[in-house]
Parts: sequence; structure tokens; C-alpha cells
Amino acid sequence: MLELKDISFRTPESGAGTQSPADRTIIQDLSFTFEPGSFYAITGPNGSGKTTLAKLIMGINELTSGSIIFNGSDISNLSIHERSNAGIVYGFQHPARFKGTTFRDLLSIAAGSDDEDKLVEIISRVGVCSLDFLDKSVDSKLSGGEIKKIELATVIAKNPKVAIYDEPDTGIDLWTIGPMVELLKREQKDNKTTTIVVSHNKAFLEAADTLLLIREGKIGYSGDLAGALPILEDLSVCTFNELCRGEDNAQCYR
Ligand SMILES: Nc1ncnc2c1ncn2[C@@H]1O[C@H](COP(=O)(O)OP(=O)(O)OP(=O)(O)O)[C@@H](O)[C@H]1O
Repeated sequence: MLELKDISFRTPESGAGTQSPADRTIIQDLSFTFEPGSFYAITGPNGSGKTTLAKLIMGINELTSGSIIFNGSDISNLSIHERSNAGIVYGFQHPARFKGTTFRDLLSIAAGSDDEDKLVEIISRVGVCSLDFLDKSVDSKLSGGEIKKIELATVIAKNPKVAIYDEPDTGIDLWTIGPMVELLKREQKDNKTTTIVVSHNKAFLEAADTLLLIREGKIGYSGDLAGALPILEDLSVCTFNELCRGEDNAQCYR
């Protein structure tokens, strides 16, 4: 069980001192409990704080206040590495590329083994069928979709208790999204992985057991997709008509 207790994240406005009253609150007094083995989708408008929330759980961002409890232990002050050892793993929206490093290198580190059979078993789980792919260099020549598959494989190779994926569909073609959702659902079921996906994609929202809608750094809604739909519909219509002086019924979608 992963419990967020009144967590907040504030940053100084650029140019302001660290204790400035102009501090900006990105996540505000947010509490939520992620049940083991469930699938969660975190969604909400751009800039609402979804990635920040995911990074707070991983320890990439430091909490300003509040605490995070994982399986009964307070992990609020643990480093990323320590949280990773405890079983929490993060897949980045824009994974890093490492010139001179191959997919095999990254996967061996993640899996803790360079045993060929083990690596083949992992890449087949993520739908990479070609063995040649293992020896691809993880550099700028990879396509956006290829690097995301590599990132996904390295998360899965760690057999995480909690897997956090930040917009895993970035750069992925429409035909690959369905299999990707199936893969994450399969990992959730087979390994009882608590799965947290930050996404705007309907396929992930539909796959989730629970959807968290983040609005201005708080949970605006948590529950099933059916309950969220009216709110999502509402959020998709522009609320700046008065400012832009567009026609009242222009219904400018963003
Ligand atoms: N370390 C930081 N310092 C200053 N501002 C930050 C920091 N991290 C995030 N922000 C700001 O906080 C806000 C929320 O960012 P975040 O990336 O969490 O949004 P998001 O909901 O994931 O958005 P998107 O859907 O566009 O990916 C943004 O305005 C962002 O610029």
C-alpha cells in the first residue's frame, strides 16, 4: 500500500528567494492511498501537476511537506535509488539517451543479470521480437517509439511492486497503444504490480481501475471513468471566453 499524506510541493517563483511569499504551490495538501495491485490513471489539464505528483512519489522531486508511506514505512526521506530498491520504479516521459550504451546494457542493469535467456524473456514480454534490437545503441538515432519501448522494458525488467509511467504513449503510434495497454494490464495482473500511468489517452483511462483527476495541484475526482466523464467534458471547453472575447457559443476545445 502506498499512502500519500497531505503532500505539498512548492517552488520559488523565478527570481524570488527560497522563502519568498511568492512561492508557487504546484501540489497542495494532497492525500490518496494506492491499493496494491490496482491500476491507476492520473489525468487532468496541462500544467495541473500530474508529472510533479509522479516525481514526488519517486523522490525525483522533494516534498515540501507531508509524507509518503510505503508498505508501512515512511519513505519521504529516501533517495530515488532507495525507493527503487524498495520496489518503486519510474518510466520517464522523455527517456534519456546514452551514446555508446546498448539496449542490452540498460536491460542487464535493470534485470540485474546479463543472462541471454532472461533478457529474451523480458523483450518478448514487451513485444520486441528481434534479437538484433538488443544490440541497438541507445542514442539519438532511435525513434521516439523505440526509446519508449526500451524504457518500458527496463521498468518491467525490475519486476516493480509499484510501476509509474509518465505518458508512456508519447511518440507511440496508434497501432501500438492497444498492445501497450494490454502489456501493462498483464504485468499488473500477473505480478500484482501497482500500476500508475500519467496519461491523457482514453485507452489508459479506460484500462484503469481508478482514475485520478488532478486540477490545480489537488485531486478533483477519484473513481471510475464513467463518473469522471462529465468533468473531463467540462474541462475540455475553454473557460477564457470573456478574456479572448470569442463568441459565447464558440466552444473552443483544447
Ligand atoms: N521543479 C519545478 N520548478 C518550478 N516549476 C515547476 C517545477 N516542476 C513543475 N513545475 C511547474 O508546475 C506546473 C505543473 O507541472 P507538471 O509537469 O506537473 O504538469 P502536468 O500536469 O504533468 O502537465 P502536462 O499535462 O503538460 O504534462 C507547471 O506549470 C510547471 O511548469
